[in-house]
Amino acid sequence: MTRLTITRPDDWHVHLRDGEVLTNTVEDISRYFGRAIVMPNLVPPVVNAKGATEYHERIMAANPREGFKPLMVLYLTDNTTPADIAEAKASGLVYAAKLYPAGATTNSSSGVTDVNNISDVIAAMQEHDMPLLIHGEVTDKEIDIFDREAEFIDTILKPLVANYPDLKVVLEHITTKNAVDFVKAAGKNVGATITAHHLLYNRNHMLAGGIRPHFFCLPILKRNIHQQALVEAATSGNEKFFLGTDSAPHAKHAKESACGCAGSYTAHAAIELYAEVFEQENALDKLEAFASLNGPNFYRLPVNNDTITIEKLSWPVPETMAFGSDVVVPIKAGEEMTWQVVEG
Ligand SMILES: NC(=O)N[C@@H](CC(=O)O)C(=O)O
Ligand SMILES: [Zn+2]
Ligand SMILES: [Zn+2]
Repeated sequence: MTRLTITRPDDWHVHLRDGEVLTNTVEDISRYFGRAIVMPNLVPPVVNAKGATEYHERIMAANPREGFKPLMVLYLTDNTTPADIAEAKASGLVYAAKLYPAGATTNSSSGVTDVNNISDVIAAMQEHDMPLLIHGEVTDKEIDIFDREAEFIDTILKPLVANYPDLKVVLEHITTKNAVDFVKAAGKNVGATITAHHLLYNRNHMLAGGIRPHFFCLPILKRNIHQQALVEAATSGNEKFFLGTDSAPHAKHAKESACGCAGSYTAHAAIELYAEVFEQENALDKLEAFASLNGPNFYRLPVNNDTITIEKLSWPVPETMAFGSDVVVPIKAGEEMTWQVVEG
């Protein structure tokens, strides 16, 4: 297959950041995505309807493609109240709330220190049918960084899902076979996003023969048996798994540093990167389910009513891309992409 038309895809997990870089991130993400779940881990974070409404305005002012719709997300803290959830829902702009265990990832210091602190908030989310999006890693310094997702599933997620059987839960950017197995076995109310970089790479790509900081993201790339489990889940057509790029730009100097930031930039070539994986697996016929249908079905939103077309055409990824007055190094910098979006 060298040409494929699919329903317009959506990105169910992206970081657009804020300020001058919005011009760049919004241009890339709105190029052909219909909607995007916009992560709220700004400094300070988006903690209520007012913050979400103002951030939405700044994104729209950054000139997205006409028709692009940012879906806003609330950042849960120990101080979030059930009233915050009700107000966010009523705004019509907020589609989910995000649980960052405090200290788990970039800009998560205001996150939740113990899920038991927000049980009334989670109950309110269940009542309002607002999905809970989860960065699923424990923060215990004693736990090996490669085990933090599996440990989170066993010690925090399993009891949480059991206590709130009607709560919609998205385990974000899954990285392990443990996560795939957990999500498959859970009820219809539990889904997961999968990034392109966790499908394309494993920890050898990041660490063998030299350390490659642009592959460093959280949860960290795992060994290849986990990568294989993710590839199987994404390309299976299973409706619980859907596209979330977790495109998370940091300026070049912040990544290429003695203490580099976590996050990889993929918004410049998102569907093109996924297409490479699906092609390798002989599963291009499943790309539309993963990229365009499963996400809206999970969120109970209509699928987009137009299409995009991709074609087998190579194009070079630049070494760096503009990021406000700085630059970002995109995934596959200096390499050739093999698929191109030709319509949409
Ligand atoms: N994925 C990452 O490594 N980083 C994200 C935060 C996140 O999604 O955990 C970021 O905001 O930079
Ligand atoms: Zn995360
Ligand atoms: Zn993220």
